[in-house]
Amino acid sequence: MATASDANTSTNSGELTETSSNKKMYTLLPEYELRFEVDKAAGSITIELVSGTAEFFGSELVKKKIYKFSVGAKGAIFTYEGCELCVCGEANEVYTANSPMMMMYANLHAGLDQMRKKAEESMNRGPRVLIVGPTDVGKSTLCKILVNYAARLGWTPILVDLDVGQNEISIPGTVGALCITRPADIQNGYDLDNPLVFHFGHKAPSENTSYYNSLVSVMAEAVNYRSEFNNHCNISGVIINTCGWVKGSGYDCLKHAASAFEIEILVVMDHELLYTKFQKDIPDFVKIVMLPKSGGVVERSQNFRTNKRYTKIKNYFYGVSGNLYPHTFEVRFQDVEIYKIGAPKLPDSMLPLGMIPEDNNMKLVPVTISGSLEHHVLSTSYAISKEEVIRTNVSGFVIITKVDTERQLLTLLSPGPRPFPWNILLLMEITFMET
Ligand SMILES: Nc1ncnc2c1ncn2[C@@H]1O[C@H](COP(=O)(O)OP(=O)(O)OP(=O)(O)O)[C@@H](O)[C@H]1O
Repeated sequence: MATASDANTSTNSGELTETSSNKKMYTLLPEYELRFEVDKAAGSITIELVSGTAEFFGSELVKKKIYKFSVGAKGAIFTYEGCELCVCGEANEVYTANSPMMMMYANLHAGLDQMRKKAEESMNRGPRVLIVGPTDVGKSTLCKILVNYAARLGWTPILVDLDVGQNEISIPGTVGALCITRPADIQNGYDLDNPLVFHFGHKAPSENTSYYNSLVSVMAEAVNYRSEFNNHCNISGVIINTCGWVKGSGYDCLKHAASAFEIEILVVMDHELLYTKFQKDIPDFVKIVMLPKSGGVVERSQNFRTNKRYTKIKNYFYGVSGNLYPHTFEVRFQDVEIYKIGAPKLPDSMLPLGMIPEDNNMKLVPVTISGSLEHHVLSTSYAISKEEVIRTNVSGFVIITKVDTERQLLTLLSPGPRPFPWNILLLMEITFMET
């Protein structure tokens, strides 16, 4: 939450004029932002740019266009030059505040822009940036600002999201990459044409760090491959978002990501200890930048995160504005193979004397179909054989809505109609039940 000192509600920061009980005009001075949180009781709000220029995390607002922000939305409209905004509806928090952090983010972008220009001249690779920090410090927001600014200048950076809990590219339980060709839509987010998505299956990397690290390596190879074949992507660089798990093995996962993607810039957000540790542990050619978090970044409760995950899955099947119509059909048990990745380790006491226990974390384990699978999310793998599964990306997701053991039939909720062409399915420890 913003501190009282930077929450200059309508005094220095700009004027607030109430035109009616639920319509308010805000006049923002340069380098100020209008922050808002839309809670359940309040319903949605709309924001219109009446005059001046403004942006939502790097995406420019079009004048006179009405932007709707639904329940759960948290964000800020920032202006470099000053602007007038009209807000309709009752959000539980709307206030204006100075946002010096935005100038730091803009400086970082300017530095990356220079690196891209140099890379273009020398026919080299553009900057690869890893953004790390604890939860709720604005990592995803900074990624969005950086890729949006880059896209506004005509670059096409690759955004990689390694955050399996709150993934911006695909549903929870995955890691994804997306080539950004235009700034994110203010209401609908990134243009999700052709993302590259890998199945992880859990909402926290701690559930299986060996598998998580191997996926990060596979993703880095895929990004290298894409960069090799697309010079503009290569020059535009890569922006990598990470999970907020920074302690113990979480820190090792971040180090692994830094080395797998061969980063040049590490941005540590709001964590001095992490910054100091990385200074010791990261090679000298990596430039480390420490950035404080913006006063506007909102702390999100576990409940809010669970709801956000639910909404992400719902949006996948039904669309952000409810414009998609998924299909429901039956599939025979015998036509699909369901696997999960990772098996529990056998206790040493169960092994013959002197035998070293195997690392089962990368093992593909066949799953017996039973009623307990109902409501589980499954990834549909492009893999043709079992051996390829771990290194292969997924085509999409389905949900098991019913298991009929007598008739040996699964009922699936699927974005596509029958026939169901996928036979290798990967089980997520994530469920979805329509409410
Ligand atoms: N300047 C701002 N004003 C208002 N809200 C903001 C601002 N910056 C970020 N937020 C909001 O704060 C929340 C947390 O930000 P963000 O998701 O970027 O953090 P994070 O570090 O990536 O979190 P996590 O690692 O836990 O996923 C988001 O809902 C985001 O929209």
